[in-house]
This record gives sequence, C-alpha cells and structure tokens, in this order.
Amino acid sequence: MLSYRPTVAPGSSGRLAVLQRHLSAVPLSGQVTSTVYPTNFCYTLDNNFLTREQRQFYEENGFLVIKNLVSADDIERFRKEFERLCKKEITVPGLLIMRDIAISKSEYVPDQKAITKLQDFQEDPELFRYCSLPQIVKYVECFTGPNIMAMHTMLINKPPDAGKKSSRHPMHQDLHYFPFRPSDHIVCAWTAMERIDRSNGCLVVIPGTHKGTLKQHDYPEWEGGVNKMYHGIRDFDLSIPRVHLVMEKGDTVFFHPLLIHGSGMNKTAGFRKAISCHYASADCHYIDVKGTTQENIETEVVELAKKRYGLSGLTLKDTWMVRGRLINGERTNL
Ligand SMILES: CCCCCCCCCCCCCCCCCCCC(=O)SCCNC(=O)CCNC(=O)[C@H](O)C(C)(C)COP(=O)(O)OP(=O)(O)OC[C@H]1O[C@@H](n2cnc3c(N)ncnc32)[C@H](O)[C@@H]1OP(=O)(O)O
Ligand SMILES: Nc1ncnc2c1ncn2[C@@H]1O[C@H](COP(=O)(O)OP(=O)(O)OP(=O)(O)O)[C@@H](O)[C@H]1O
Ligand SMILES: O=C(O)CCC(=O)C(=O)O
Ligand SMILES: [Fe+2]
Ligand SMILES: [Mg+2]
Repeated sequence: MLSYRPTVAPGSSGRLAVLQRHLSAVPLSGQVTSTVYPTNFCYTLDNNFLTREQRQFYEENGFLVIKNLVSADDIERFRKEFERLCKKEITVPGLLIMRDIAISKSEYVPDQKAITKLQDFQEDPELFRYCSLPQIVKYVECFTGPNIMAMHTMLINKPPDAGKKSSRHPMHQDLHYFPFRPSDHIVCAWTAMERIDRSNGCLVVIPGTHKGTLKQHDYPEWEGGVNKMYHGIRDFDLSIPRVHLVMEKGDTVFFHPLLIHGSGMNKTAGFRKAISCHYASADCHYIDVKGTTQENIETEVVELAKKRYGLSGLTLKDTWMVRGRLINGERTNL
C-alpha cells in the first residue's frame, strides 16, 4: 500500500507536495538507519517496491534502468504488430504514422523503411498491451501512485541516417509537450526492442536535470532538417557531459519528464526500435499553457488536430484528454 495519496486539486498541490516531501522522509519501520540514511525522497513514493538504492538513484539522477523487464516473446509480438501496421494490413483509429523528414518526400513504399515513429497506439490492443504489462505498471506506481493513466504511446523505429543527421532527436524535456502537473507524478517507460548503443542511436541523458525547471524549446537550426515537432532546448550547451544509456533487448528505463535527454544518430543499416509509454497520476490536473513556453507546441498540436480531424477551437488539454487511457485505479482528474 502507498502511504501517500497524490494531489487532487490544483490549488493544493503546493502544500501537499511539501507534506509529501515531509512524509517520505520518515524512516520505514523496522529498517536499520545508518549514517548514509537518505532523507527527503521527493520523486518516488513509499510503496516498498523499489529498493532503497533504486529510490536513491532515481531521486539523484531522474532515471532508473531495469534490466530484462520485458520478455523476448512480448517484444516479438510488438514487432509483428508494428509490421502489420506498416504494411497497412490493419488500420487503427487515432494512430499517427510518421516518416523521417529526410525520406518524407521519397516515393512511398508501405513497409517499415518509410516509418520513423508510430504514435498514439492506444486503440491497438496488441501494442497497448505494453502499457499494461504488470511488471512495468508495478514500477510506474512508484512514481504515479495507484491511479494510473497511460497518456502517450510511441513505437520508435529510428531509421538508418540518410546522411542528414535527421535521425537524431534533439535534447529536450518531455514535459514541454504535457499540459498537466505536477511533473513528479509523470513518468516515461521506454523499452529497448533490441540492443541499443551509440552505433544505432541510444538514449542520451543529463543526470540530475529533473531537479531543474522546464526550459524554452524551439526547432534546432540543423542543416539537414528537423522532424515535425522535434523541438529541442534553445541554446543547449553541448559541453555539458552526456550519459549514453546502452541497453539490451527488454531493458527498460523509467525517467522523469524534466530529465533532459535526446538520442543520437543511427549509423547502422538497421531500424532501431523502442516502445514507450508516458504515464501520469490520474490525480494530476491540466494547466492552461497560454502565455508559457509551451504555447508554441500547443499551436502546432492544435493545427495538426485541425488538419487531421477537422476539429477547430481545441486546446492542448483537449488533445490529451481524448488520448489518455486508465490503466489502474480510478480516473479522477485527467
Ligand atoms: C482530437 C485530438 C487528436 C489530437 C491529435 C494530436 C496529435 C499530436 C501529436 C503530437 C504530440 C507529441 C507528443 C509527444 C510527447 C512526448 C514527447 C515526445 C517527443 C516527440 O516525439 S515529438 C515528435 C512528435 N512528432 C510528431 O508526432 C509529429 C506528428 N506527425 C505529423 O505531424 C505528421 O505525421 C507529419 C510528420 C506532418 C506528416 O504528415 P502527413 O500528412 O502524413 O504526411 P505528408 O507526406 O502528406 O506530408 C505533409 C507535409 O509534411 C511534411 N513532412 C512529412 N514528414 C515530415 C516530418 N517527419 N517532419 C516534418 N515535416 C514532414 C511533408 O514534407 C509535407 O510538407 P509539404 O511542404 O510538402 O506540404
Ligand atoms: N553537434 C550537435 N548539435 C546539436 N545537437 C547535438 C550535436 N551533437 C550531439 N547532439 C545531440 O546530443 C544527443 C546525443 O548525441 P551524441 O553525439 O552524444 O550521441 P551519439 O551521436 O549517439 O554518439 P556519438 O558520440 O558516437 O556521436 C542527441 O540528442 C543529439 O541531438
Ligand atoms: O529516440 C528515442 O527513442 C526517444 C526519443 C525521445 O526522447 C522522445 O520521443 O521523446
Ligand atoms: Fe523524449
Ligand atoms: Mg554524435
């Protein structure tokens, strides 16, 4: 059982956050304290699932890698479903199929070679199984608490770079895309569907940046072009040391939405695959992003919704409300 219930009302989030910080600093009964006993856990909840070392690692770094969490069988099933979608053997409502900017103008071939990313697969039962895998949800609950929403789903098929470096994903914070808070109750699960290292463009993170604030994001000025909505942190200082997360098939990283991350170029001939879901506590609340740094992404997403579905007058909040799905507990707010 969790010893803490997340916020329910926007106005009280500040005070409750303070209370949470206080409560999670209370030692667990029966546990031996030592001189290195950690205090002030504020990014993880007390549900006795994470080890103390795992909690401490996430608190300090903003991410946690769990080895071999998703089975090879499940990954094979996700791969097969991905292929069926690419070949248009099936169609799924709401699913967004994105091609890399470098090959978007080339002749259309209905297979995976044209596709860089599937987004919003919440209506595809086979792929959406990923979001409900009990071994993933167990970890997610340590960050969100028991009322869990799957807000955003992706299968990333990073193509071999076409020589323009457009297969890179610029350094960014996922919170830029999300009009809900508090950020500490949002987490991404990202699973490698094969070995991913620097050769095929692994995730790159800047540990500890989850403790900072949301930065201004824009399109980077890249000569070879930038994919739609691939915003990066403005004037990002590339001299800050980056940590490359080398992961084996099935390994899963959980990370905070303020953690600064990106991914490198795919220098191999293969399409490197990962599947991911952003979860949030259903007790989070929506915010209005007008007048904030997130206004630029709202404009783009709302334009896309209009172009695709003919819906006008939407806000960023509306586009998330229709995509979110309950995974566990009760759909309280989101
Ligand atoms: C009822 C409400 C529903 C709301 C739906 C709203 C969906 C919002 C999705 C985005 C939210 C992002 C959330 C992310 C959260 C987590 C953080 C993750 C970070 C990211 O991954 S950000 C990157 C995500 N980017 C996208 O998802 C982009 C979405 N995709 C698209 O907009 C389209 O697929 C795309 C890329 C525009 C292609 O459109 P389509 O019409 O299918 O393609 P065409 O071939 O007809 O081309 C049209 C036009 O677009 C140009 N194009 C093609 N591919 C690209 C590309 N990869 N990048 C940039 N531009 C591209 C193409 O050249 C054409 O241009 P013209 O000048 O010739 O018109
Ligand atoms: N010159 C650059 N300009 C802008 N962004 C960059 C540049 N170099 C790297 N990045 C960003 O840093 C992240 C990771 O790239 P990085 O170069 O560290 O990894 P890599 O390409 O996988 O490995 P390698 O060091 O072997 O090239 C990506 O988000 C990428 O967009
Ligand atoms: O390259 C990837 O697999 C992940 C990129 C990323 O950070 C994202 O889509 O938000
Ligand atoms: Fe991201
Ligand atoms: Mg590089």
